[in-house]
Amino acid sequence: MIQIAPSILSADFNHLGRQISQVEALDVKILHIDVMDGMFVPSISFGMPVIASIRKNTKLFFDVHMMVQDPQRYVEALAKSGADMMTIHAEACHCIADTIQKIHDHNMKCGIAINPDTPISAVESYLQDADMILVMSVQPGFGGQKLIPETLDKITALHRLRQENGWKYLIEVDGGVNADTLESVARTGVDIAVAGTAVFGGDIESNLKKLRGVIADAS
Ligand SMILES: O=C(CO)[C@H](O)[C@H](O)COP(=O)(O)O
Ligand SMILES: [Fe+2]
Repeated sequence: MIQIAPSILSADFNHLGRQISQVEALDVKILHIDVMDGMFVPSISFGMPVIASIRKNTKLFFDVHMMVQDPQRYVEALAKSGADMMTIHAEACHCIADTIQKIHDHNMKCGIAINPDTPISAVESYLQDADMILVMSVQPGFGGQKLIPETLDKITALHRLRQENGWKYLIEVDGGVNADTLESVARTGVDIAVAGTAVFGGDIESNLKKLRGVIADAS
């Protein structure tokens, strides 16, 4: 069954702790946390002090999406902040293999993200070691964008490669997932669907119910 990972980028930061408790009470297991540095992407979101602070109030799995240049610089600090998984972009440094090792040495899971224009071949040599591959279905940097349907073909291909080779990585999709797009997303074999606006925009409980209804109908 596909899991929904709410992205706090679209949460109300004035009530962040409360909204995180709310999704946790609604049986969410994974919280998606978007860190942006204003270099790899144009926006700046938030960093380790915020993550360390929300860590004190929740047992949710922290899936941290690092939209930052040279993410290897932040492995130690992110581990200290209480992250469970650090996802780095294939486009963001030339030392992916070393960074995967470093992330694992700091007892975090490691995800590799690819932008809409990045082919799977860019991450092929890491598929054996990665714990997750994040397929961006929008250009990274902003919430509330429209899903690019062509990106879903990469998920289908990653799903097939995993089956053929007995690899273990999870597959996550991020960007533009909502009740209208989730049906086609669900057909790809994806494991985790990130949803920001579609969870935090409006009533959280009914939003989650709607998204889970689409998943149940599609399976
Ligand atoms: O990584 C991201 C943006 O770069 C966000 O996780 C993503 O955009 C979620 O927001 P929405 O569901 O509103 O598209
Ligand atoms: Fe994200």
